[in-house]
Amino acid sequence: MRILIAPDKFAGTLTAVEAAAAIEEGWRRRDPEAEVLVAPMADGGPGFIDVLSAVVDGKLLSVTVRGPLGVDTPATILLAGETAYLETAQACGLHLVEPKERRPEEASTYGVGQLIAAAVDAGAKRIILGLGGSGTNDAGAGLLAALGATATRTGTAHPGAATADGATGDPAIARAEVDGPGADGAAAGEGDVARLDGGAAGLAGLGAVDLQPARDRVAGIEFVAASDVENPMLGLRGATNVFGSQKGIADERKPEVDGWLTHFAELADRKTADKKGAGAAGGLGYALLLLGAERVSGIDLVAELTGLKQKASQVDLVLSGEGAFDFQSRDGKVIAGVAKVANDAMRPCVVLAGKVLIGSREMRSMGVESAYALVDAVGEEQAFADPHGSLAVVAERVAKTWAR
Ligand SMILES: O=C(O)[C@H](O)CO
Repeated sequence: MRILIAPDKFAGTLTAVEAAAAIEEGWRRRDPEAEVLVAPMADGGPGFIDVLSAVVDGKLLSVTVRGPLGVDTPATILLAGETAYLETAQACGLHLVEPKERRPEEASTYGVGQLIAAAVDAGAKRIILGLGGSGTNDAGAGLLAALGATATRTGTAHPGAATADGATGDPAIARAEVDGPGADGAAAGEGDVARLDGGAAGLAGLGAVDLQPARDRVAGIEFVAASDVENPMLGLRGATNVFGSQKGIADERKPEVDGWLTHFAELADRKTADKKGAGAAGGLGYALLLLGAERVSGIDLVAELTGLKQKASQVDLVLSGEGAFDFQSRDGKVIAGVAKVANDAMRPCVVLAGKVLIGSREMRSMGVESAYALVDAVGEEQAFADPHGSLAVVAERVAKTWAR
């Protein structure tokens, strides 16, 4: 039997490379003679650079950038000739901050702008950024700030609006940035310089923004935003309402936070906020679109660079997987992308997941024949205690049904 193993990461437990190894191990217990092709996948989120560095001929540059809450964070640029690949989650990912430390309304994408600047300084003319898995929701304002965009504020102090010296309408909200002469919470006046790197909360009291310095900094650079989702930035299908909960934004806070992003978009460019992918990575997609980026599907890009289509046509069965196979897996995510490639090649696609939270009709409409859950096979405790072993157990069971 010939199989292709093309999983996503199992978030919080296994990288895509590790998941592929566990599936292969389990499958071989039942079918030792199998011809196995392996293609770990990513959709733009965490794992993007790991997966691409295995197939793109380039060198890795190490840089240090500001993490979502200002802590120095290591990141890697994959430079192939004049093309640089960046994984934005390395600078603003949800996984970078412990759950109890998360302050999603303050988290900033400033470090992503630093990554871009480093790529430009290294000679990149085309920058391909993977978007997804972020812990930020700042409309990409931090990214724009790191590249030189500036802002002023209104006379009315909105709660949480940080000025350049750290003074804020509500010092508690902007405490991560408060360290300057304004830390006593002194009221700021209309026209004062405001900061764009204080997260979503910092957008509240902005009076005007000037993106031109950022555009000048990256003039002549071609951007490609490879995102995991197509959502717009604002409203019910937008970044805050759909992805806010997983970052720790409480339901009752969402209208206000969405309002801050709306206010920013009204100052910068309201129409762009409605474009496909503007809502990816908490609105980072929006900031990149403002810099002229072309938006593509992250999984399609990874599938193309890893030769997934060709590999699928050489096998009898395609296996994919991820931590939670749920409604979010439908659009733009790894499983949907792999299933589409398998279907185009007329090969069955089977999913192995930590949890399966999707009905069989929905699964089939995505082109997935069957899905097997680790928690059903070994129980939740064991699945988390030994994710590699548990995934191998499930892969062995899948082989029992599917190997011939
Ligand atoms: O980072 C996020 O907000 C989600 O993965 C959607 O892009």
